[in-house]
Amino acid sequence: MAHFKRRKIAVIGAGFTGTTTALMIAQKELGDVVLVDIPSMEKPARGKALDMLEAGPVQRFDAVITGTSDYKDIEDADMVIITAGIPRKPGMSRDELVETNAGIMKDVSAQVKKYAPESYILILSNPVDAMTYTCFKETGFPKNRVIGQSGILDTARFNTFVAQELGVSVEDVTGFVLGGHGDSMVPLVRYSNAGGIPLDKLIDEERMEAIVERTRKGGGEIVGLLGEGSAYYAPAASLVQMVEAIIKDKKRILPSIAYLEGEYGYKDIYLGVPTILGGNGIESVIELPLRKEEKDALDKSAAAVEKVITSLKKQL
Ligand SMILES: NC(=O)c1ccc[n+]([C@@H]2O[C@H](COP(=O)([O-])OP(=O)(O)OC[C@H]3O[C@@H](n4cnc5c(N)ncnc54)[C@H](O)[C@@H]3O)[C@@H](O)[C@H]2O)c1
Ligand SMILES: O=C(O)C[C@H](O)C(=O)O
Repeated sequence: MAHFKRRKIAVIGAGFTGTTTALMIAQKELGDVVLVDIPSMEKPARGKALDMLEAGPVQRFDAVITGTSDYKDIEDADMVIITAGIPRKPGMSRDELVETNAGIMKDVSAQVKKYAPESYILILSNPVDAMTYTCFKETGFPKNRVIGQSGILDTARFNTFVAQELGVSVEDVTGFVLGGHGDSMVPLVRYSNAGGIPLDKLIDEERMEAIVERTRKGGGEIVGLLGEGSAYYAPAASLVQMVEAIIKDKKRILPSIAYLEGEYGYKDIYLGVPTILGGNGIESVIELPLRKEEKDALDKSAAAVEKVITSLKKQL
């Protein structure tokens, strides 16, 4: 007889993005959440988990949220979200985090491999394209189960700025961003629209270029305003959209950081591309025809990611 159980979702890193993600998962009743941090942060992790749990009766959600530093507690998790790692400071690039965060990612990946070998992994830690590659190599999991998050966030920023520019609902704006999660990411205006109308019919070239540029530097804009740490509300919302697409087998067309084996002309690299996300994780990569200038921009972004991955390859 069938016995239905709630999903178990582990969130590694109980900092700003991890805790915000945990709360959004609980609010949407996508599963029970285990928040994991290092031993010296175990008590705050437990405290944050308990505080969130106590929001349940008010907001009327049923989800058990626990905090721990013991990886045994993630045993048999269905999904693992990795946010562990340091954020950048104003003036830094995400790539400057690579050394510290690659070490953390290797440790975390080994624990996930040991305790949750069947899980689907979503990676947020920066530089996220290279960190997703690191996790893929360290776990040895199939590529459909190791997925990075950047494109939903980058597209959300683009959509926000377009909606502001036009004075229309964000619900009607559908942007499209390809490439690595760095300043050379590729917002593709030609594949973006508002209410089905191509953006070049609604926004002049100069204003559009300003929106593209602001999108590329969107993470840095928030880092500069916060002074300490980086964005977490929109990143958490982006992760949760991916969790929901997979857990509910929605087969959504969403951008993911995916392992490429020839798609778009790239091999052995993780890069942001449009994908179908469903019950089997990344079910396929959607390849689109690109004009020369679009492909040139994507090549530049891929080369920036490749450089970071190459610097890591000897350690993997
Ligand atoms: N890909 C994206 O779109 C995106 C968006 C936002 C943030 N980020 C990145 O996500 C990471 C986390 O950001 P944040 O704002 O949550 O930072 P944060 O400092 O608030 O939290 C990070 C947490 O990770 C924990 N940690 C460190 N090593 C660990 C380990 N081995 N095991 C478990 N936990 C460990 C820390 O103790 C800390 O609590 C950063 O690298 C940031 O750049 C990426
Ligand atoms: O900008 C950062 O360092 C964090 C994150 O990648 C973001 O885009 O908000």
